Amino acid sequence: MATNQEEVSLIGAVGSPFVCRIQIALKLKGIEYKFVQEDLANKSDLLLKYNPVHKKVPVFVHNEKPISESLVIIEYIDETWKQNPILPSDPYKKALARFWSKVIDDKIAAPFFRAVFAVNDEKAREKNIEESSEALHFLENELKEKFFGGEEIDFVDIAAVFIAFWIPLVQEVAGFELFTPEKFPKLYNWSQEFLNHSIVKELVPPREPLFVYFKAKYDSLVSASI
Ligand SMILES: N[C@@H](CCC(=O)N[C@@H](CS)C(=O)NCC(=O)O)C(=O)O
Repeated sequence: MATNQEEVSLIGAVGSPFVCRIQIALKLKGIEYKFVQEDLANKSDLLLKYNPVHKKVPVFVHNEKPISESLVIIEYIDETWKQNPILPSDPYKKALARFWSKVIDDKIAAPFFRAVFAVNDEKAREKNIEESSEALHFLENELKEKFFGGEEIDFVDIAAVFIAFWIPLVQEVAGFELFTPEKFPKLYNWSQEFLNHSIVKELVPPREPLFVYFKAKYDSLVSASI
């Protein structure tokens, strides 16, 4: 547990999958923290001071020491507060968890975003959806139990909140299909179990307002590209 002497805060933005990862990790550990809402359209001096390299949320601040990049932050949280481990202790399993989390960011999320932004380049959109889809198939084959962590959620499950909640939402906004129950039955079942997990359920943002928000952003992207 964080003690009374410790100051723990999270600079974030509601609706960010990367921020949601940290909220899940902190809840799993039972750590109290202050949530500092960032306006990404008008970034605060605090964000620019604490994350000058990427200028992005989340930034986790522990006793005035800032840490950026969601996967790095989760590892820090896991090493600092030992209860309810998030990463496996076995070195090989730990390496695999890091590997698959990186696959989620580099080979699934990154091409997915590129596909979303390729509003009037059908070829680029197809190529990026294909890249994301291939990596999703590899991840589907990796899923052997209820969660990636077995009976309990772990590092890869938390990283994959992006797949469970954000991909279905944003693909609907952008009008394409990447992640469907027919194409990825195991991952789809996992996503339902994961989103129903008592901790995750309470931290994933409400779908409807986020859909409306992303749709407005997407529509303005489309209009700007015409
Ligand atoms: N790789 C970063 C990604 C963080 C990220 O993309 N954050 C977005 C919010 S979802 C952001 O701050 N965007 C602001 C910007 O790009 O200017 C992580 O894992 O923390």
